[in-house]
Amino acid sequence: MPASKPTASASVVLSRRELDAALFDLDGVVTRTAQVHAEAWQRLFDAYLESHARRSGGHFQPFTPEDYRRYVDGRPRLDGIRCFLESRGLTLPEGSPEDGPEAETVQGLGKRKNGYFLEALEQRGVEVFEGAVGLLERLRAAGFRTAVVSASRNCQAVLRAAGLEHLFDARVDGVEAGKLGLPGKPAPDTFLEAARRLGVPPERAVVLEDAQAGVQAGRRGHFGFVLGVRRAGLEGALVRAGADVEVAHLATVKVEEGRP
Ligand SMILES: O=P(O)(O)OC[C@H]1O[C@@H](O)[C@H](O)[C@@H](O)[C@@H]1O
Repeated sequence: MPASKPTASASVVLSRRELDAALFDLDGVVTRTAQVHAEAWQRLFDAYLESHARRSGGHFQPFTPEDYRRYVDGRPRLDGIRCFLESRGLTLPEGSPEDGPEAETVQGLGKRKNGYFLEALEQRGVEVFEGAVGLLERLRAAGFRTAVVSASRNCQAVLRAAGLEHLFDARVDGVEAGKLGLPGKPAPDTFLEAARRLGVPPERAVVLEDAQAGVQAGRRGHFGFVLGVRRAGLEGALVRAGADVEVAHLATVKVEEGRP
């Protein structure tokens, strides 16, 4: 096995003996943008829930970090909206892609959230996890093929702003998935498409994920190894979601070169 499992503190070794490719999630794994997304979602849903409570005479219950992790993190934008609203027993009309950010539709809320996300990104810039960049460089030096697999339609812009595009042989993001009609995480299809583009069978690829939906996608796709990256969640949550092992810092992951 490429790693001992399943404790949080296990020393993880990714070896060319078992693996040929590494499929990295973006937000929260390579770049510090999961928090930027989470804050934009909170801004959107708190305003929506507050005005809904006022109109319906109900009680305002804010959007929580746990709501983000369970219903929104890792999923495509509109899936996240539907999934969270459903968890609160709420529904909205779908609307159309032409809807503006003020529209009370799934599409309208999606536009509004993206505006908040881009505004925050503009102010803060894109910060990277140096441990992830170091691991990508070590993997590539050892002959691993690498891909980024993200639900985000902003994936390419974020990678470009961070100057990290050169670290990936393939990119399957929200825009690509939309073109190909692929369902997003927790379905495994975007990871499977990335492995296909790299010419590597799923059992010889490792999935690196910080989101429960992403870990589930890795498990459902029968990938060789699913490595949970615990950024903000509770200890053990990613292993419970299906990760083989979880680590807090990618700098601690070892890379082994060469086939026997
Ligand atoms: O709205 P975007 O940029 O297309 O991103 C969709 C999703 O992308 C995922 O990577 C994030 O974990 C989610 O928080 C985000 O909602």
